[in-house]
Amino acid sequence: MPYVHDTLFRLQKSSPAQTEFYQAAEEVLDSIRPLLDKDTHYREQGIIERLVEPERQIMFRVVWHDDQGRIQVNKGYRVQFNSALGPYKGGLRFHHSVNAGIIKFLGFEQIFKNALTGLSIGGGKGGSDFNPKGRSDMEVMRFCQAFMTELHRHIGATIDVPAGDIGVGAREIGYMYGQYKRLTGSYEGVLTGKGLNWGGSLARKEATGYGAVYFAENMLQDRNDSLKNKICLVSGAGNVAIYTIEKLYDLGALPVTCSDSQGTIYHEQGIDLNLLKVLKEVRRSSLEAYLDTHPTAKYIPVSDYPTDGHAVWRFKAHAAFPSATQNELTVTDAKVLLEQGVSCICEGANMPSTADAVDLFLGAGICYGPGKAANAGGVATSQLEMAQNASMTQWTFEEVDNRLKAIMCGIFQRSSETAKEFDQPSNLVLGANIAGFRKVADAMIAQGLV
Ligand SMILES: NC(=O)C1=CN([C@@H]2O[C@H](COP(=O)(O)OP(=O)(O)OC[C@H]3O[C@@H](n4cnc5c(N)ncnc54)[C@H](O)[C@@H]3O)[C@@H](O)[C@H]2O)C=CC1
Ligand SMILES: O=C(O)CCC(=O)C(=O)O
Repeated sequence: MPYVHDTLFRLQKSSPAQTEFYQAAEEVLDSIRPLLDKDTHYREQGIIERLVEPERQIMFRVVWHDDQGRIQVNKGYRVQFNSALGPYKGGLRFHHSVNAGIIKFLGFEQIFKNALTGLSIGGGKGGSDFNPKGRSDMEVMRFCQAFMTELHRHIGATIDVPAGDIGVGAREIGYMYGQYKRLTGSYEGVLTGKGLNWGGSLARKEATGYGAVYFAENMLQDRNDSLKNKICLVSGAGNVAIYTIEKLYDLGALPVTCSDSQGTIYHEQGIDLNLLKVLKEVRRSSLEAYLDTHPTAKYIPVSDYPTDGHAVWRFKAHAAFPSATQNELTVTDAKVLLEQGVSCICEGANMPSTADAVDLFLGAGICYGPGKAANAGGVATSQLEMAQNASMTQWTFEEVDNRLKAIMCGIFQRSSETAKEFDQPSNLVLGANIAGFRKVADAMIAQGLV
């Protein structure tokens, strides 16, 4: 279709070197072609040209003092991509790899993910090339305060509500919230993922991982299967990976791997979840320390990874949950997984599989849950946190978890029914993209040229 092709061509020219953003845009635009063919008014309204252009991009300097009193300078970003459905909503990523293209790809994905939840939230994302790893608490605090000193003028409880992502957890949200309050004097739900005694929601910490597992269970149940007794590979060792592993155990599965940026653990008897929490949530240490308690587990350092992929995907399993970062699962990894008989891939991370790996999964007809559907439980529960803040109440863990389960079931059904409508019943990439796109596009049309 020349229309999609021309838009992608112009995007590549206007956003040079933003490869992840281009990859995300190409996937969405390619998969919505059948809808654009059928409903020509999206083209007449210039919707895809408008969608790929953020409403606003904020870039700023963040200056702070390290513990030696030296001046440090980082880049800060917030991309307010689309507000057709509600206030901009999406996390902040602090990682040395962050650049404008990464934040744009994440913000773009967030538009459709948030639409799929069925809740009233627009899409945004932000972050910095600051890396909290190895920094003291005081350094992290000074950085967060400096970051919020600029960001606070662009956000608000009904304007733009950031949250966590890679490198941003409860500690960072706390420091940023304190600074927002100091600058504005306002105690409001301007961030989600807050501490439980100052406005946070029960189950937000668990929500992305639990939600991904609920999504996988929905996909499998649709084929009269379940996660029970399934051996599962999980990548990552952060917020999403830890609570994916927890819920996999709850549902009777056996998660045998996890990984961080330095290596992969394979533990045939099952990952020791309590130990993992201590290592990563309390001690913030490397996964290699897992061997001190479990010397018979296997540790594969990054230096021993295959050149064409990741060690974590090279073990035999029934299901895989990529939960670390983008493009962490290559086409060779996908081939190995399929050869080993994997029947379910469910993405906790954002865009963890390369485009050619996704094509292989779709071609094989296995259960494949794309990130923007499968990991939407985190942002959905953030919206539940906003709702609790607005009504000055706090729901029980069970109440939030039940709502999360219902939301994940709704996302699966919306994606699956849309895939069936377009005669590709097992293609949840197409189903999720069209369902999300249609909701945002219709709202944009109703709101006129803004
Ligand atoms: N936290 C949340 O609520 C949500 C997170 N996500 C996505 O899930 C993924 C993981 O996020 P979190 O668990 O929150 O972050 P985190 O910071 O808690 O953990 C990230 C994990 O991935 C590993 N990692 C990060 N970058 C890496 C790299 N370049 N190479 C190898 N390993 C790397 C880290 O070592 C760490 O174990 C990301 O893609 C994020 O965008 C998606 C939806 C919601
Ligand atoms: O909870 C949120 O607002 C954002 C979560 C997020 O960053 C994501 O869905 O990728």
